Parts: sequence; structure tokens; C-alpha cells
Amino acid sequence: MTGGTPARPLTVDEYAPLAQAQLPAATWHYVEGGAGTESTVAANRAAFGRFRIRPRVLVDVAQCELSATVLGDPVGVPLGVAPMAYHELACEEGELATVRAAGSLSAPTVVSIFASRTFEDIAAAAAGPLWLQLYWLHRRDVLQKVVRRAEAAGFRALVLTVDTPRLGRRLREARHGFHLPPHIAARNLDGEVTGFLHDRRDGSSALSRHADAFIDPSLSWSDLDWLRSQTRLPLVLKGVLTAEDAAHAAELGVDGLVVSNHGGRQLDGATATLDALPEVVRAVGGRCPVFLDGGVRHGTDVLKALALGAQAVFVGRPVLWGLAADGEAGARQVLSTLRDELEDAMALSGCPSLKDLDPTLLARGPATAAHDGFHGPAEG
Ligand SMILES: Cc1cc2nc3c(=O)[nH]c(=O)nc-3n(C[C@H](O)[C@H](O)[C@H](O)COP(=O)(O)O)c2cc1C
Ligand SMILES: CC(C)CC(=O)C(=O)O
Repeated sequence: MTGGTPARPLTVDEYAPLAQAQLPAATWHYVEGGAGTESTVAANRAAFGRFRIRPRVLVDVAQCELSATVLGDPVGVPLGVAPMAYHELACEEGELATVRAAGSLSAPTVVSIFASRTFEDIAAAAAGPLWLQLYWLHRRDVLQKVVRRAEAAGFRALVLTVDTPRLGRRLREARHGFHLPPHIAARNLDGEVTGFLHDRRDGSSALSRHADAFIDPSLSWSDLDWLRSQTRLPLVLKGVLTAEDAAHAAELGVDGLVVSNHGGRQLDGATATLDALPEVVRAVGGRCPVFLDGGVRHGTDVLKALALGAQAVFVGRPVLWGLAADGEAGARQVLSTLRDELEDAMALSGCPSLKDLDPTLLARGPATAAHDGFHGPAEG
């Protein structure tokens, strides 16, 4: 096609350059960056490329069923929005646009404790299940308050992030002296725990100084009891990458695990999530559901994670790309593209039901160039 209106993106990756064009450079680099050399960001993508799909034929795929149950709630698709701070950085409506977009697919959203809209407003806009993500703040009284508010607003689970005793060394954030603009804030936290967020300092990220001041790095296994004593909501741990930790968590009776390396933003050099998934699934042995995030950009990535035992996957950056490019409609398009691609992949591999997805669907194969890192829109 030449001239005229630009074509609507057909893939999730095409939203990245559209978002970059809309966002201030510092915000773009905050969203996109990883820790250190960003080797884990790349590894997350590369791991998907090392698996090939073994399609089965002569199966009736006239109807493919994507709906599922996660933590007891029905969802339209085994795909949700990973917790991300400050969606207002991407679009004015922030998390309200996100949950409306996710709601159009009955997909779950994990709302960050650092959301830029209030839990109550987010809940009022949501149609899919909401889970609340927590960081372990020194101020346990503040945690207690946010948990109570989330419960009252109808949130369905708590997700404790366990890979962030401190922030990873995010060089892009530091180089841009990243800080929040004055109109964006952690709306659910009182002023006593929001210091530093708006202060610019060259060569350092305000978010990192904020985390150093307010996130308690002493969090350990024995603290989980306290959190569970505060709530009846299911407790999910986010950021587990090993069989050892997965077995321990399952023994303690947690209600779910997210295999995650925080999108490569924490420990540079950490295992790719798809590579960690099989050992975690094996160690858990069906005692609780296992979820995955990190580098999910195509329906076939979702298919591969489900085949290796994830019950659902979560998507991070692409949702912010969609929001930045086209607000709620952009986020909706990102999620529905992944949904439609997953359905195509199920039909074309002879798997009309999510139950058909198991490890026999996959073979280890040579990496493909398209998965070796960031790839922009197709040429032409
Ligand atoms: C801009 C941004 C903000 C994030 N904020 C949080 C957060 O507040 N809490 C959290 O547990 N994870 C946070 N994450 C990590 C995501 O939940 C998720 O693990 C990761 O983005 C998944 O990888 P993907 O971006 O490749 O899909 C954030 C990620 C990004 C990109
Ligand atoms: C405000 C940050 C701690 C949010 C986060 O987890 C991230 O940027 O990866």
C-alpha cells in the first residue's frame, strides 16, 4: 500500500515504534529498558524462539475454546495484564483505560501498588478480575490499608512481588534522570511513602531512590504468614524462577506462582522465563497454578507457555505501547491481537481446547531470527 492512512498495526510489535513516537524519551526508556546489559530482556524473547510447534492434523477445529478459570474466576482468555506502575505515563486515563481494554476480553489485570489511579476508580471501570500487586513496604500499616481497600473494592487476589528487594541497575533510567512528572503520582499511597518520585537528579532514577527508601529488602519466607493473616484473598508470589523456591512456596500453601524475571528489569543474567517454567511446574506438581510473564509478544508465545504448563500468561510492555499509541483502543487491540493469534495457533496446531496444550506440542529447534530481540514493523 502506498500513501493514504497508515495501516492499523497487525502485530503487537508494531505498537512499539508508535509508542516511542508518542512518549518523552525518558518515559520510553523507563518502559522499555531492562537491567544492566539487558541480557535477560533478550533471553526472554530468545527462549520462545528455541521451541518449535509440532502441529497435529485432522482434528476438528471448527470451534476453539479459549475461556478458562483462573483462581476461581472465569476469564475469556488465558492472558492478562502484568502489574505495571503509573499507566498515566502512557495515556491520560491510565489504569482506567487498561482495565476497560482488558475487560473487553474478560481478561484479568494485575494492578500495581504504584497505580496512578485509585483502586476504587479502577474497580469501577473494570469488567475482568482484578488482582492487587504488592511490594513489601517497610510501612506495614500502609500495606494493611491498601489490602483492605482492595478487598473492599472487589479485588480477587494479592500478588506479592518477590524479585525486588531493591531495583535492578536500570541504566537507561539513570542516564535520563527518570522521575515522575508533577501530575502523576502513586495515588493509593499516602505522602509518607511517596518521597523522591518527582525529584530529578542527573545520573540517577527517582524510582530507584524511592524503592531504596520504602521497599523493605528484609522480606523473607517467614513474612508470608503476616500477609496471609491480613486477608482471605488468595496469595500469589511473582518472580519465582527455580524449582527450589517453587517447591518451598507450594509447601507453604501459596495459591499461585508467577514465573517472572520482571521483564528483565531486575537481575541481569537471570534465567529466561520460558526456560524456568518446566522446572517450576514440575516442582509445584499441581499444588497451585503457575503463571508466566516476560517477552510474550505473539499468540504462539502464549501457546508455548501454556503447553509447558502455565495456566495463563501476563503481558507487560505491549499494553503500555498500546496505551501510548492509541489509549484504551490501542491496549484493547494489543490484547485482542494476542487472543486472535492464540486462537489461530490452536486451530492450526490441532488443539481446539486449552486442555490439548501439553509439552508434546513442542520440540526444541534452532532459534529463529524473529525472536532474537526487538524487531520493528515489517519492511515495505
Ligand atoms: C514500565 C513497567 C513497570 C512495571 N511495574 C511493575 C510493578 O509495579 N510491579 C511489578 O511487580 N512488576 C512491574 N513490572 C514488571 C511486569 O509486571 C512484568 O513482570 C514484565 O513487564 C513482563 O515482561 P514484558 O514487559 O516483557 O511483558 C513493570 C514492568 C514495566 C515494563
Ligand atoms: C516503580 C517501580 C518499582 C515499578 C517497577 O517494578 C518497574 O519499573 O519495574
